[in-house]
Amino acid sequence: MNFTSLLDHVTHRHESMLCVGLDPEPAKFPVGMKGDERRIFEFCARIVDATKDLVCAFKPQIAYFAAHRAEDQLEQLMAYIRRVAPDVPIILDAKRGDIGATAEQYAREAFVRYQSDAVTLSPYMGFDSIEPYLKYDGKGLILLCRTSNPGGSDLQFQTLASGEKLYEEVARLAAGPWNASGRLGLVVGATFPEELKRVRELAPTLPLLIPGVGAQGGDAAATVAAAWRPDAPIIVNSSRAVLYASQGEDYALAARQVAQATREQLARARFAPAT
Ligand SMILES: O=C(O)c1cc(=O)[nH]c(=O)n1[C@@H]1O[C@H](COP(=O)(O)O)[C@@H](O)[C@H]1O
Repeated sequence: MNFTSLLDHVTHRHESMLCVGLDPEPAKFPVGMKGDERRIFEFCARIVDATKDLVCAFKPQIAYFAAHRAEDQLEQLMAYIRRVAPDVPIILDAKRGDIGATAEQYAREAFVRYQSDAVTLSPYMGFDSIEPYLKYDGKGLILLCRTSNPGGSDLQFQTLASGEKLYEEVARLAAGPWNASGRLGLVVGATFPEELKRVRELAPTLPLLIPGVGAQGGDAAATVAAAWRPDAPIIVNSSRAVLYASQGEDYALAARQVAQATREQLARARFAPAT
């Protein structure tokens, strides 16, 4: 099944807009596993077991594996998620962006080596830098638009000759001329609800990956009010707040409780009266 259909099905089946981000940092692992790079797979697998019925996606961040020479554990994890949660799409967070020939290798890495359903990409090298990923049928390409970090404003808020800001132009391109495939999505931070609203106007039906709730302080209710539409998926990511909810042996249960609470917060916001 392609990324869009998987996302649509699981969002409805699990009644969830929550994506759990898999950003394993051994220094933050619970007692007994702390600092042990060989247990990255095991840590993430327990989080997956504890949350797989609550999420609309999982998003492993590749740097957290590569930095520990643990790419083999990422491969193992991708296969594991596929086996225990076959209906949950996996977004590989890699934020790649390079010339076409190199992008072909990155696309192969994301879709052949890791078998992800979607990948995050930086669009700033232009359309020919994302084109190689489109050769893989059904896969989703999620482009950085208005990122969650404060420094995102340095470039993304620059005003172009057209009078629009750079992030608005990215949204417009992704919703229009770049999206003949219908497989593009956008990243917009939960930390910027006004811009989220603007991106939703410019890209009314695109899937939006929205990181920034939890550890970065983004507001779940404001996120849903700005971006949720019945025909437009939103994927609201939380990583650290879920993964490190407890540093005790109960970490998987604690992760489940935080995931459950965040999922419910998002769901409640859908039905809250507009303010
Ligand atoms: O593409 C992303 O996922 C991403 C984009 C962005 O603008 N901000 C952002 O935080 N992310 C990622 O989302 C995750 C956020 O993690 P927490 O802040 O721990 O919830 C990290 O894996 C980031 O790399």
